[in-house]
Amino acid sequence: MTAVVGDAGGSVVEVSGLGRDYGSGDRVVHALTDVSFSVAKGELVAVRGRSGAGKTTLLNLIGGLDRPDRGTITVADRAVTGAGEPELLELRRDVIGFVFQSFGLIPILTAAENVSIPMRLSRRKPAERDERVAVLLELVGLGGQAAQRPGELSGGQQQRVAVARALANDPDLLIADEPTGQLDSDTGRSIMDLLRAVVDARGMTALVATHDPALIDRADRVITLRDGRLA
Ligand SMILES: Nc1ncnc2c1ncn2[C@@H]1O[C@H](COP(=O)(O)OP(=O)(O)OP(=O)(O)O)[C@@H](O)[C@H]1O
Repeated sequence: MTAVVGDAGGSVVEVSGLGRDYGSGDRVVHALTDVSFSVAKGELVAVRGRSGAGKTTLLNLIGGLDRPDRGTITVADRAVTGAGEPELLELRRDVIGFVFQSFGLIPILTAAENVSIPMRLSRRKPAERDERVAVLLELVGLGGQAAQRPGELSGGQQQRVAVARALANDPDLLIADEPTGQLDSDTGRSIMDLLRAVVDARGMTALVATHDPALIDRADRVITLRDGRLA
């Protein structure tokens, strides 16, 4: 079990004094410096910033995919900083859903099988899994595409499958890193509308990195990073 650190005052994400450096000596890159903020339950927060500003670094730290050099992170009352690998695994499986720019679907699996992966990892019963896969695919508008493989779907449809997969274990937090980066603007907008609808309908919390101004309109709040610092 991940350490539970108590009620963080209704916040799903608490970040304090976060720092991450890459390299060392003359070549050190301060990717993040003294970043502190919190995200309340039910909020959709956009993380904005130029290329290299530190957006991916920030999301990877919050999602437990990387470890900070300084500072603390709490997600859904669980201490991410200081957690061991088994706890981080559990966090990434049950507490956080991830959506990436490049979709990250497994090509040989059908849309339904891709969506069921997180539930297999958390050992949900097959009947329960199948039922939930159907509900999730319906939710993202792909009820009729369950048996298709990623190669047989458009980019927008693949990202919808990825959103369904991210929601499979009913996470507290959805982390999306440039989810529309590989999509044309109309398709990108429809994906952002989907994320907005999911947040509204399920009281979910989301952190979305983007430099697309159209997407920023859908956010409740915008956090801007400039050279690794909050602007
Ligand atoms: N593994 C790494 N090794 C060395 N430097 C890195 C590494 N990852 C990121 N950086 C550097 O850290 C800084 C922040 O990178 P990051 O990928 O977080 O930015 P970003 O805002 O997500 O950019 P983009 O919008 O291009 O994805 C950049 O200067 C980048 O070059």
